[in-house]
Order: sequence, then structure tokens, then C-alpha cells
Amino acid sequence: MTSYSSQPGDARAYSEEARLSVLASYDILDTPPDSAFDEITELAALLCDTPIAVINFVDRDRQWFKSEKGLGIKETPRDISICAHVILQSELFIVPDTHQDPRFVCNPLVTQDPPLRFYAGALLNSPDGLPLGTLCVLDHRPRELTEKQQVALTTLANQIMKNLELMRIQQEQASLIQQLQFAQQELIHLAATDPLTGLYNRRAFKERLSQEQSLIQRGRAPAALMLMDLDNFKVINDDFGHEAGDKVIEHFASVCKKVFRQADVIGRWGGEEFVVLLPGTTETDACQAAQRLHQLLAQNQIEYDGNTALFITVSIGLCSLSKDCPLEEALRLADELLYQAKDQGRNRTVTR
Ligand SMILES: Nc1nc2c(ncn2[C@@H]2O[C@H](COP(=O)(O)OP(=O)(O)OP(=O)(O)O)[C@@H](O)[C@H]2O)c(=O)[nH]1
Repeated sequence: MTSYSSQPGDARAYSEEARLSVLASYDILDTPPDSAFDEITELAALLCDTPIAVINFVDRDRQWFKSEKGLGIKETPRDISICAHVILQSELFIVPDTHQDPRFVCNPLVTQDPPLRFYAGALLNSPDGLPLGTLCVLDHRPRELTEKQQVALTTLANQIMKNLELMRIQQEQASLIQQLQFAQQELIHLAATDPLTGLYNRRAFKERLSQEQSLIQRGRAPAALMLMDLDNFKVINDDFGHEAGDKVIEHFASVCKKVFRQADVIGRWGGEEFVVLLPGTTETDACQAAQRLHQLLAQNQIEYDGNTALFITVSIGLCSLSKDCPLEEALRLADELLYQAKDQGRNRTVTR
């Protein structure tokens, strides 16, 4: 770690890495112009009666100007920065005539035409005392600042830091609000999701179903509704254990996700019972989707425990959700049709 100290005898000593890390925490470097800062440079130039005023931050290898009046550049290398000297001081830094100061007489900003002859910089100190940059005023002629002008420059520098602090707090608040919104979305998602399958849970599915019914009552095309129950599921649990049963449920959910369309809503009704809402779908079309599901289940075995292959089948009751057959009636009907499918030997879809 580099430890910078100003001139021998100057008390100011700090870790340059710590200073740079505090500067980075304000996230101010390379930000667009901001009238809140431009107004301060304007005021500094006015109060100190100088043609040039600058708010700058001293980065690792450069000084970057957040706001400048009368200079016409956005940054300079740090090695020709006068402000880089200021951050090694603890007071207001004034160079009445750069031509008389051996530290700056060869500085390109001083030898250029027109030269910078006068410099006064007030430190921008972080709350824990680390110098981040300066508010400085410059002139093309040698001169002094009155005591009042010195107080004004220092006060404006303090105002800049208060402004920066406020901006940082606002950024932190915005980021906290974003995190809260994200967590809220996550909670809403979790509250609506069955943890084992990632499908809608019964409560969320019912809510979606009611929405669909309201839309249908207002003229939207009827939807199809399927109630599905895995066949002889108890045997799987009994023969292979609950873990195998859970694996089967996950497998069934993933096959459903492949079979049904994006617009269809698949839910876990409870245990080994599932529901699907197919908006704007006729019973005939829904029946074809159900047949695809039966086929895909027949074609895809479930590998369990390395050497066990399980096949599953499902029984389905399928009906329409329409103006004439509202929600509760449709659910009752689908349940009745599902039982018929079981009675007729399972692994089938029964419609009215
Ligand atoms: N592993 C596991 N088993 C579950 C879960 N939910 C319900 N079950 C079990 O699923 C089995 C359902 O059995 P039954 O209602 O007799 O139905 P079935 O064996 O599928 O027979 P049919 O429906 O007549 O074909 C019960 O043993 C439940 O304990 C679950 O989340 N995981």
C-alpha cells in the first residue's frame, strides 16, 4: 500500500488505496455534467472574481473535472496536476504566482499560452477526512484572495461534499428499493409456485382460473380444462419409496411443460393430481394435446437409482370452461370425467 505524505513536516498522511477506494464509492468519476455542480463552479468564479473555476477529483493517474468554467478540458494527467499537490495539504492551498513557485514553474499548464499564473484550491474531504479532490479557482495573472473569498471557497467545497454525500445516500436508497422490489417479486413467485415441480400451486392456479372465467363471461373464447391423476402412484411410493415418487412427479411436470403451449397454465392440484387450463382451446384440440401427453409418457422412461426404469401413465378428465359451464361446475365435471377414466382402466382421457 502506498502511503502519501505531503512535504516533510506536513501532518497529512493516508493510504492512497483507501483514498481511491472512498473516491470510487461515490461513483462520481466520468459521470455526465450536472447543473448542481456547475452552479457551484459558477458561484466560486463569481465570488473569487476569477475567469476559471473547477471541481476536480484526483484519480489514480489523472485529475478528472466534474465541472469546469473557463478551462475547456475534462481531465489532465495527474503528474501535471496542481490539485494533486493540494490533496497532500490540509488547508486551503494558494499559489499567488506560479512563475515564482519552483514546484509549478515548469508545469505545462503554467508554460502554456495563456499561462495559469494564480491558483487557489480548497479540499474536497470525505467525512472520514480523505482528500478526494478540490474546488479551485485559477487566473491568468498573479493575485491573492481576500479572507472572505477564502472562506467562500472553503464553504463551497464543503457544500460539494454534502451534495456528494446526499447523492450517495440516494444511490444506496435506490439500490435498496430495487433489492426490495426484487425480493417482493421473488416472494410473489414463491407464494404461487409448487416447490417440487415449479408449476403453479393450487391457490395460484385457482386465481388464474377465476380470471379466465371472468374473461370468458365478457366474451373471450371458451377454454379447455384438464384434471389429471397419475395412475397407481401409490405402488411407486410403496415399492420404491417416497423419493422415487417425488422423482416421478418431477418427471411428469417436465413432460407436461414440453407437451403444453406457453399460453397454457399447468398447476399441481395436490399430491399426484394436476390441472391444465388451455385458454381459447376447443375440447377437440385439447384432446389432441392430451393424446400427445399419453404418448410422451409411454416413450419416456424414468431412470431411478441407476438400474430401475419406471414408466408412468395418467388418467385425464377433460371439459370446457365456457359461459354455459362456469368454474365450479367445470371443476366438478372434470373430476367426474377423471373418475370415469380411472373406472375405464386408466391411461386415457375422457370427455363428455
Ligand atoms: N412421493 C410422493 N407421494 C405423494 C405425494 N403426494 C401424494 N402422494 C402419494 O400418492 C399416492 C396416491 O395414491 P392413490 O390416491 O391411492 O392413487 P393411485 O395409487 O395413484 O391410484 P389411482 O389414482 O387409482 O390410479 C398416496 O400414496 C400419496 O401418499 C408427493 O408429493 N410425493
